[in-house]
Amino acid sequence: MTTSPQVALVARELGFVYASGAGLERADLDLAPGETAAVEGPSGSGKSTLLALLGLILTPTAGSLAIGGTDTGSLTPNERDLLRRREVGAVLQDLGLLSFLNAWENVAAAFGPRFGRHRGVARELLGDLGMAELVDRPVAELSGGQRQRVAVARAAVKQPVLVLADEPTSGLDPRNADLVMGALRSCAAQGAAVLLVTHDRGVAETCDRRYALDAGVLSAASMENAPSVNPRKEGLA
Ligand SMILES: Nc1ncnc2c1ncn2[C@@H]1O[C@H](COP(=O)(O)OP(=O)(O)OP(=O)(O)O)[C@@H](O)[C@H]1O
Repeated sequence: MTTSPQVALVARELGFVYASGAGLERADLDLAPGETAAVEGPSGSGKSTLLALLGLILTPTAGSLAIGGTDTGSLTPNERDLLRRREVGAVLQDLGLLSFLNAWENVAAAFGPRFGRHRGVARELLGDLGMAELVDRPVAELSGGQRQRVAVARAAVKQPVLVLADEPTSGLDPRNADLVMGALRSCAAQGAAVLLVTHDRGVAETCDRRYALDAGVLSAASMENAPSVNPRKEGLA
């Protein structure tokens, strides 16, 4: 079923229960193209489970999930794989970069084994993320922040509807964290919905929407401590 392309992600009462009984309780989530969302929550609250559901790795045990207007519940396993490869870009904690390839090759590899023809777009995207000088550098020789930007570029290069990022700034110094967040914001500026899991309140505050996850329950985060305007979005920073 295809619905409005104006909506990148719609989850309704989305749930998953492990054999242990833990998981994600019926969660509602809407993201429009170009929106950013942060999910915060303590260890074991269900963040990885939520990312795996939204990334079409786990199949929900309850509720519905539509990505780019496609209801995932009616898809065959092959169709789900295709939708994931086409419409979801992910930056996971283990970045999954291929150490024997250089930066642009890792980005282009998102297109599959015959990635040579995507050399131009991969190099251009890395250039947009401030890595023009490093496109030919083996990823094993890049810093943590640079590798993180390569992973964001790989997630974004196919212009997916949805970009998911798990702790994208963890372990980075403020400058590199800003560069990585800039890279994710540029995915959103190009029309992707971006959802990230973060423990960094400062990062969460730059997002359009904030959610808290606690013991599998997702809710809109209290904005009590948040600024009334988002300085980056308002062009004040
Ligand atoms: N394969 C599994 N089988 C059974 N229970 C699981 C499984 N994976 C996770 N859980 C449980 O589900 C709950 C949510 O786990 P999840 O990994 O999503 O949390 P998290 O918020 O990502 O944690 P962390 O921040 O520590 O990575 C936890 O109680 C966890 O023990």
